[in-house]
Amino acid sequence: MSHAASIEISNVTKTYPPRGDSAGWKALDRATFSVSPGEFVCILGPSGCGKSTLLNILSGLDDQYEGLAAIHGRSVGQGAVRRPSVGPRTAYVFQEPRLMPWRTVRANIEFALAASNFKPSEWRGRIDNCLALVELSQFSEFYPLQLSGGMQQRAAIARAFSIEPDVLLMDEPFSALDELTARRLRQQLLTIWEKFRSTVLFVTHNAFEATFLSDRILMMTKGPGGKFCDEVELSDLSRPRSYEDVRVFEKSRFVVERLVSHIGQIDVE
Ligand SMILES: Nc1ncnc2c1ncn2[C@@H]1O[C@H](COP(=O)(O)OP(=O)(O)OP(=O)(O)O)[C@@H](O)[C@H]1O
Repeated sequence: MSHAASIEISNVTKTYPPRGDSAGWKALDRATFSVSPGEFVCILGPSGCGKSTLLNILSGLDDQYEGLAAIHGRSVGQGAVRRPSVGPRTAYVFQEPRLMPWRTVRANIEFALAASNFKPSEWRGRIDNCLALVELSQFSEFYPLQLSGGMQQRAAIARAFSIEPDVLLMDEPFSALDELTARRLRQQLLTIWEKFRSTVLFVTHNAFEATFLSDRILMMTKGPGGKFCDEVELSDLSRPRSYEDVRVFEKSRFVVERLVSHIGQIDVE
C-alpha cells in the first residue's frame, strides 16, 4: 500500500520561449487546483490546452515555470533537489509505453525499481505481483517489440505501480489503443488503483474516459493561456463502475455539455 500524496498547483504560469520568427506561447495561465491523497482526478480539455505541459511540470521534467507546483508540500522543479530515496514517489505513464527495447519486460521494471532504491531482494516479488495484475505473467522475459501495443502499455502500467507510487501521473495513456483494448486497460487500472490507492492525475480529451475513471474532473479551456474553468464531482457514481451503467453515459454527456459551455465547440470525444 502506498502513502498517497497530495498535489498542489497554485498560480502556475508557463510560457514557452519564442523560437525563430514565432512569438512565445503562454501554455498555462495561473493554473490553480489541488488533489487530495488517494484521489483519482482527470484533467479534461481540448487539444493544446496545456495538459501535458502541466504533467511535465509536476513530474519535474520542466522546471521553467512561475507559481507553485508541489507534491505533498514539496515543490517540484525550480531548483528543488530531487532525491528518489526521500519524499513521495512519482511515476509517469505516457501516451506511448516508452519501454527500453533492448531490455525484457522484467528488466525494464527492474530498472525502475533500482532507480527508486528498492532492494534487489524485493524485485522478483514486486515484478511478479504487478505483472499478474496486468495479466502479463507469461511475458516477463519477452522484449517490448515482441508484444502488442496494448501489452506494452500494460507493461508500462506494471512498471509504474511496481514502485508503489504515491502519485501517478498519466498522460493520455490509452489514446493510441483501439477502444476495446482501452476499455480493458481502464478497468485494470481501476482494479490496481483500488488496491494501491495512489493519488492519480490523469489527463485526457475523452469525456467518457474521464467520467468512467475519476472521482473528480477538472476542465480546462483552450490555449493560449489554458485555464481551469470548472470541475465536476463524481462521488455519486458508485464503484466499481461498469461500461453498461447508464449513469456513466448520462454523466459523461453532462460533462461534455459543461465543457462545451466553456470552450464553445466540441473537439473532445
Ligand atoms: N516545447 C514547446 N515549445 C513551444 N511550444 C510548446 C512546447 N510544448 C508545447 N507547446 C505548446 O503549448 C501548448 C500546450 O501544449 P500541451 O502539449 O501541453 O497541450 P495538451 O493539452 O497536452 O495537448 P494534446 O491534448 O493535444 O496532447 C500547445 O499550443 C503547444 O503547441
